[in-house]
Amino acid sequence: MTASKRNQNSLFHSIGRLYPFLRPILPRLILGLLSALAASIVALAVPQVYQVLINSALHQGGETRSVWIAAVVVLLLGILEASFVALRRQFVITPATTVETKMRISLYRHLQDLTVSFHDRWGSGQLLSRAMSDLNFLRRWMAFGAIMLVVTTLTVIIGLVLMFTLSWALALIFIVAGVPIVIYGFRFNRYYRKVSRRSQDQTGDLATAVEESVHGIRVLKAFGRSKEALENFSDQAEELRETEISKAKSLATYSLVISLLPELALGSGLVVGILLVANGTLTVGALVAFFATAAVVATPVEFMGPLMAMSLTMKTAVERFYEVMDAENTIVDPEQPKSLEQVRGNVEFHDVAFHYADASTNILHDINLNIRAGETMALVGITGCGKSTLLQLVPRLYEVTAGGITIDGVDVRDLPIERLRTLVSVAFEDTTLFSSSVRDNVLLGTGTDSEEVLNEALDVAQAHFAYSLPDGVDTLIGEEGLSLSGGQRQRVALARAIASKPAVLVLDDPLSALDVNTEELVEARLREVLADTTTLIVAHRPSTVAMADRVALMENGSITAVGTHSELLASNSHYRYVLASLNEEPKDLDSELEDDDRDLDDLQGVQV
Ligand SMILES: Nc1ncnc2c1ncn2[C@@H]1O[C@H](COP(=O)(O)OP(=O)(O)OP(=O)(O)O)[C@@H](O)[C@H]1O
Repeated sequence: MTASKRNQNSLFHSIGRLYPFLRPILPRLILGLLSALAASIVALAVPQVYQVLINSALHQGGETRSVWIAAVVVLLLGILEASFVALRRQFVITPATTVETKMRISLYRHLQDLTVSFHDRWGSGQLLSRAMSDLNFLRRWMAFGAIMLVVTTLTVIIGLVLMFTLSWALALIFIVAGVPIVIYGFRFNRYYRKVSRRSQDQTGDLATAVEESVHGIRVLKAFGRSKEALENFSDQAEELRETEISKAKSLATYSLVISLLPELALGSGLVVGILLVANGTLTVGALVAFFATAAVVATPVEFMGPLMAMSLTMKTAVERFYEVMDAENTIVDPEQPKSLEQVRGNVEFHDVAFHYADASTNILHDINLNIRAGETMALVGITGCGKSTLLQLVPRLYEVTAGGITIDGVDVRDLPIERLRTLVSVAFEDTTLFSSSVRDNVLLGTGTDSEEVLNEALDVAQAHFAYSLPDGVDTLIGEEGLSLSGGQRQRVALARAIASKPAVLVLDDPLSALDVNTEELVEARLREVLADTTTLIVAHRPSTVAMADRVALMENGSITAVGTHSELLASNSHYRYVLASLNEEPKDLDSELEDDDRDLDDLQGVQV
């Protein structure tokens, strides 16, 4: 192992990485440490009182007054020790929770910044376990483990020095007993570090499994796969159990070694001690004081096992935290951002190529496309040809790997990301709504709480059903709120995309779950409202294609033809083939019955 690798593996390296978070609370941590140390020193002082007491009073002709004085001193020392322990808690508990919260917020902020590519690669459970259990663990270590580890070590050192001053021969027995403890400690350290890492990773995997199955509960039930899911989960839970048992066994063996050896030393020390007293080398007071000190030292020694285990788990938690924090955000603001004052919304793709981070072959290549300002361009192609991928390049959810995309001649990479994402609004086929009200979901990107904006967006998206929900537009929807149907969800997501009145609208088949009639109504309103908005829309249905001014045909990751619907229909056989395969059937007929107080006359007025 190289020196730098060894350094990275050390506990100090992990503590060093925590330093920026620990720095503000360092004074309180030090005060906590001093309080804990003072408590230990007071505990170690008690045996010294015994020695004085025994040597001066507990023999024939000794002073009885000294017994009382000693009793009062021992009582006062006891009170003092308890006070120092209480003080330690007082000093460290609040700052430790502050650090935990700050780290959690930093992690969340960084997760928000990280690219979609990063999130493609990381299981949600792994991130969840880092944000929750690892940080929770770090707090406990800061508030207790760190301080106690230092105090315990110092107590043992001070205790051994005192034992040496009382009787070096007896102290030597304890030092000899300590050698196997240290050797075994190194083995324990190596093994426990590995097993603790495995356990924390397995906890993350288990969290991912729970998250996935809760999310996909309908699919699991519909396909009768609940039993298999349970079996998979049980296997994973069993693996975690085995790891936990390995951890517990290793800790139990280490704890046995570190409690048994001092006991053996105590036993043999007693025999040697009595012999030393018998031959007059040692006073009875010193013998009692020695063993009382040894008893005070034995407790922290026994405590050393759990404290080491705690520190090693802390080390893993720090590593896991920084694995995410060290992940670099590759989609960042430009160093010299350009401004775009008069936005018209002309979007151009110039020789664009793209591949996902974990793939080497291009999903998209040689993409050249000009979407004029205010134009609606439909993107058509067989499934898997790269349509959704192409859309996500516009707001820089993924970054082009070659070529560039411009809005009114300015490369999207030269615009501040926040500005770009207010210019470009997106609605995906697979909608995500947040656990919040309809109002909050729709107004998410607008920076306003205007009733007018909300009503218009809901109207364009034909999401009037929202007014009939139990609390109207303030009804809680999303994961913890009212469940909406697929079509309703899509309409709320569409309302969200258009509410911010973007210059460029990117729609990934956002009407796929609507019945044909509702889709017609949405499209009619969209056409009016988006007359000035440049729109790039993935179309899976002829009715969506009909809404577009022009159509771009995509084949194997490239745009092979651009023209009006009728031009392509007349001239391009692949277009005819794709169009013939587009699905006219509504995927979800949820909306027409329950939702809108829609006017039948209006419905009949809009023809396919
Ligand atoms: N996050 C990802 N990581 C790696 N590969 C991906 C990722 N997302 C999509 N792909 C791959 O990229 C290719 C294009 O996918 P994309 O979703 O862009 O196609 P599409 O034309 O939109 O398909 P559909 O019409 O079915 O929605 C597919 O082969 C897919 O497997």
